[in-house]
This record gives sequence, C-alpha cells and structure tokens, in this order.
Amino acid sequence: MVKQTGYMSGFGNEFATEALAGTLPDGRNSPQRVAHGLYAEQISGTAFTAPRNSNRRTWTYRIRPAAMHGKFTPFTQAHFHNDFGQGPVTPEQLRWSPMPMPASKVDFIEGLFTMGGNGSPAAGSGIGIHLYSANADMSGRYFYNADGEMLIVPQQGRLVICTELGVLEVTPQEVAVIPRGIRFKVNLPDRESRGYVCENFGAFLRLPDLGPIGSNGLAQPRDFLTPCASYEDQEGDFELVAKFQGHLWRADIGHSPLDVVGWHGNHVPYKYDLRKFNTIGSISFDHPDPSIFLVLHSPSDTPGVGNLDFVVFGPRILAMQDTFRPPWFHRNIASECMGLIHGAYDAKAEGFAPGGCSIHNCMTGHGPDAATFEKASQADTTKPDYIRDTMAFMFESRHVIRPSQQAMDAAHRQAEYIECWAGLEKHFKPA
Ligand SMILES: O=C(O)Cc1cc(O)ccc1O
Ligand SMILES: [Fe+2]
Repeated sequence: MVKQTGYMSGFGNEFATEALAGTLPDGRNSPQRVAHGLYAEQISGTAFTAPRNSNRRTWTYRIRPAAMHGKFTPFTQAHFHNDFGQGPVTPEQLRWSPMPMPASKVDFIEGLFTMGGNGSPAAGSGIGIHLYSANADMSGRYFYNADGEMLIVPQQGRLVICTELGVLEVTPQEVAVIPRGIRFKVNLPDRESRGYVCENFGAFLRLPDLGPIGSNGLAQPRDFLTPCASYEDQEGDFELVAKFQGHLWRADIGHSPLDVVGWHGNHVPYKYDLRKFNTIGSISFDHPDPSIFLVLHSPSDTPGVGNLDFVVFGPRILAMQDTFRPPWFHRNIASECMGLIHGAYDAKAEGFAPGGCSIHNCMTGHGPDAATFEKASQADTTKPDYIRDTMAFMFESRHVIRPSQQAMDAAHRQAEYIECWAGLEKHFKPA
C-alpha cells in the first residue's frame, strides 16, 4: 500500500521529492548508475520543444521501467469510451438525475459511464465527459490514460488516488487532475463514491490569466497540492489497464507500477479545494458572464477560446441592484455540461440534483426555470442574497458536446426536462 506522505504546494512548479533519501541524482537526470539500484525514466507530457512556460516533463527514479508488462489485449468495459458518434445530434436541452450506485462490486474504472464529448484523442483536441459510480477499491488493477489528462470531481464519497508520483486524498468539493500517462489506482475509503470525470485531449489545464482583476483572485496557485513521492515495492499477479485512442486495453503486470521512489519535474498530479476559490462578482448591477468563475482553462489554437473551461459556482453574495440576479436566459456559442456537487444551483428551483448533470449545446436556449424566474423577478434587490450551501460546476467547450447513445437511452435521463420552462408566463403588455 502506498503511504500518504504529504503535499507540496503551487501550480505548474518544478517539484523535487524523494521517499528515500539520496534517490535524486545531483546536477543531472540520467547518471550511469542511479542511487539504490533504481532505473531512471522520463515522462514527457508536452513536445520536447514546447515553449518553456508550457513544457511539462517529469523524471522518475523507479524500481522497474514502465516498459515491463505483458501483451495488451482489449479490456471489456463497454460504458467508458470516446465514441461520440458522427451522425445527427439533437440540439435539445438535456438533463440527467444522479447515476444509481452499482448493484454489484464495481471499481472506479469499471464504474465509468461516458455521457458525451467532442473531438478525439487522435485529433489531440476535445473532451470526454463521464460519470462514475463505484463501490470497490482497484485492488491489483492499475490504470493510465494515454488519451489525455483526467479532471476528477467526486460528488459523494472520498477518493484515495494512489499515483506513480504519490497519493492524493480527494474529498467532495475538492478536484484532482491526473496528467496524461501517469499510472494510478483509486481506493474508496467511504466504500462508495460517485462523481464526474472530464478527459481533456487538448492542451493541458492551466490557470487563466487575470487581466484587470490583478495579481490575485480566482484560484490561487498556492492552493494547488501535488503529492510527495511514495511507492509500492510489491510483486503479484496484477493488471495494467490502458486507455488508448478511445478504448481500454489490459496487460498482465507482475509488480506494482507505482514504484517511483523519487521524482522531479512538472508533469504532475494535483488537487484543489473548490472552497478556496476566490469568487469575484458585480457590486453594482447586472449578472456578469460566468468566465469570472473560471478555475482551470485548456486553451485551443484560437486565443481566448477554450478547448475546456472548468468553471465553478460556489458560495457567494449577490449584491447587484435592480438586477435579475440568477443566470440570465441565454444562448452561447460554447457548449455547456453542468454538474452539481453540493446543495442547490441558483438557476434551477428543482430537478437539478447533486450528482445529476445537464447539457446545453451551442445556441440552445436555456436559463432559469419558471419558478426561479418568477421568484427572482419579484425579489428585493436592495438587500444582498447570501448563497451559502452550493457548489455547481461547468465543463464548457468550444465544440458541441455530443451525448453518447447510452446517455440518451439511460433510465436516469429526465426525458421531460424542457418542461421546466413551459410555465413561463407571457407578461407582455404593449400599452
Ligand atoms: O447555464 C448555466 O446555468 C451556466 C451559466 C451561468 C451563468 O451565470 C451565466 C451563463 C451560464 O451559461
Ligand atoms: Fe448556460
């Protein structure tokens, strides 16, 4: 079992950490013989020649190189994939209730259920959106995703994510990012967990620029935590599962691949507590665009346009006067997938439950439901509203989120979702 040994703070830092003193070579990466009889191995997360400020790689010093495992054969888990389809896609507003907990024993990888996505691992852009519900540890099973980094958002039940580079303990309202290629397993200390996963096939997530906000605000770099090195020195009949080009593969492996005794670099897993987000809003009038709630951003090749934007709607005080305070009615060029981690969301009076999700695609009209509209239109805006118990989020993407067939067919899909706007009254009085 990999032991938790603490965290290092900062976003995008060059970290250096060793679980055994004297592991890291001094002044070089690949000495002729590594200390303690370890192997040196580099993991490159970006092109060798990527500009310095977006170059990611980590040097690992490990018991065995990652090349040591059996042959890959397909791994059957039909619900987790990137087959978002090529045919017609409905522009309808879509919403789902929380996914039920599994009836039999299911681990994190077995419990992943693809909701939709865009682009592809082959194209090197786009995202995959998944829900998971799981009730078993990954015992003897290890996983890596060659297709992209994984943003993991537990909604219920903690996750202990044991990675090659150390252990992340993640509670609901915290999120974790596992970089492309990093091997890990997930244990469930609360026996059950469910939540959301966004795979990012494009440029890695980074902190957004702050522009006129200034040098502080939104997610602060020091609140991102990367684990210190810790390792398993274990032999056994284990399994390595790989996600490669949209599908899963398995290979026998005779040892734990979480065998990195020391490492240095910046291609690293991290976690972030969403409750630490410094939310900024209007203190005069109008509801600002939700870009001010941006936590992490994966840029596309068009400046200012996100391959993936991770946006969070946490507790906040609404003070705008003579303003319709909840999110307005809108249609966006971007496509939106929302989830709810805790409490209620201020645009939806009912039906959007913690663990549920919605998709509002490019130019599809949406906004407050009828009950929310009526209430907020009458509210006293001379006094502030304290929105306390809430944590909603959005995966927003420049490209249409194509729902998977299994998501469209799922029993937990709310087929009558659009009825939440049916009760909006006609108030028009031309005189
Ligand atoms: O649709 C939503 O609820 C998300 C959202 C929130 C907001 O405050 C403004 C725009 C937007 O898309
Ligand atoms: Fe929206």
